[in-house]
Amino acid sequence: MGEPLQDMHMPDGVGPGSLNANKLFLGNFVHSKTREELEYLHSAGVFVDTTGVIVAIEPECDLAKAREHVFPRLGWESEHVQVVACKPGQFFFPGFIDTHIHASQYPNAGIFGKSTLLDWLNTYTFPLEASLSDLNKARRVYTACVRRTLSHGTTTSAYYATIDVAATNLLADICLALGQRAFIGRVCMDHADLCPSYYRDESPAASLAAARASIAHIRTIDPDFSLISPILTPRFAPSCTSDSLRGLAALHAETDLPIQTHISENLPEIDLVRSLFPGSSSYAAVYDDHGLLTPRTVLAHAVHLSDEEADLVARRGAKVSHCPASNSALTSGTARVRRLWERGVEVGLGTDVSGGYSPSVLEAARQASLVSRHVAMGLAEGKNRETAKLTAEEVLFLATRGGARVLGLDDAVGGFEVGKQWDAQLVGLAVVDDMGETETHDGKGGDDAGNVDIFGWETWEERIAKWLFNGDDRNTKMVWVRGRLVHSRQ
Ligand SMILES: Nc1nc2[nH]cnc2c(=O)[nH]1
Ligand SMILES: [Zn+2]
Repeated sequence: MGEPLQDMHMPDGVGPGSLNANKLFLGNFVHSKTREELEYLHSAGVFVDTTGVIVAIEPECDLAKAREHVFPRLGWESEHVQVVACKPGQFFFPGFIDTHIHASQYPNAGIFGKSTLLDWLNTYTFPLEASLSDLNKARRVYTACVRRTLSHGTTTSAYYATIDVAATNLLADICLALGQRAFIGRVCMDHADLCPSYYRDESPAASLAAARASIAHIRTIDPDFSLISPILTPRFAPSCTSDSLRGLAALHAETDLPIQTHISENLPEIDLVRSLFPGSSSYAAVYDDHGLLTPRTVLAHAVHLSDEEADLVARRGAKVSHCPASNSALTSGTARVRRLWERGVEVGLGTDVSGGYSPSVLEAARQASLVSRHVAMGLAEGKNRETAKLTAEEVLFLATRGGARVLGLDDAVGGFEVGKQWDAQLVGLAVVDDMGETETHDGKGGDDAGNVDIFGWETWEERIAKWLFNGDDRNTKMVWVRGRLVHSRQ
């Protein structure tokens, strides 16, 4: 592990020191049991050791029982265990996994006007990304982005940075220092006709050398890639030459590093790919023909994939990052998640900041639900129309376990099981008292309890639905990655 950056400030009680204690979490735990079903554990105890791994889960557990029965079994000394217990209205939920986000576009979140993908890239995106070769600016932007996403409960992010190696490496340093699990992509784009002269790689060789330089840096700060991993990042087919795509495929074969790119986001982009790669039968085939469609590939958007392309993606075991807020904002289209699932493609959620306007994966989950309803409204009445709609349980699966599968982390994170790492968030909803006032536990006034009031008569399924559709970062009380407290509002 590298040294934390000198000028990082953590909120009180947040930071590397908190990694070293054994921890006991008590109360309500909610996570995906399957794609269709959430599991609710009440009055339970989850025991997390000093390495951040869940070592025991006990139903019907309080502090007395933990002290008497579980600590001795684990060889823990009571006085050195940190205990976090849910208050009324609170529950633990797995940390969110953002499978597609451009840290370098964070200052533009919400700024897209009436643009669509190709003019949006030239008008808003390339100038901002190019400006981050100023490392002071990059530090401000990346620090704010990582802090903000942590505050929304994102414990893992698959980031695109920029073409600049030093700024990309800085993003890796910042994620490590602030404790966010991250895939860091140095963006490759070397097609002289398609990329602006002020923002492109000089040649395929320069593009590959830069990718290798960023990988080497991450290897020095996190040698086992235990928190931070490089990810090979050809921006999308139109911005890359065949030579650089092939070079990245060779690098993947050599390193087994994951790959991320964009696919089939909007119709003019698909026409452009057809004209640039006439030898390939489809957009998905372009990546396949260049050796980039693998079980470790994350394809963002996949809005307009044909059935044949979806089947090819499934056969290769490549994964899809569904970015509903972005696809609506840039009027790209409505991706059909149910159809991808039915064809055997794993799907996770991406905020796609700043095509997407929000850094919140909860917002992406909410938008996934709404986009699926737009898909349904476009279908003839009948079974498909009903089944196109995604349930609250399904979009929260996408936000957690689905994302873990997409990023190859399903053995490590995404749910609460012994052996998994404690990447989690404590969510708090406001409990309304007999006078109609909300209790907030933190003395900061009703507003700090978020936009979600619960009255006590709601089922747990209803509480979760209210959080999904009305919640925001005010409900995200504490966040941990690998057992380390990385964000706290209380
Ligand atoms: N949404 C989105 N699509 C892309 N396609 C190529 N680059 C980008 C990007 O930065 N954002
Ligand atoms: Zn994107």
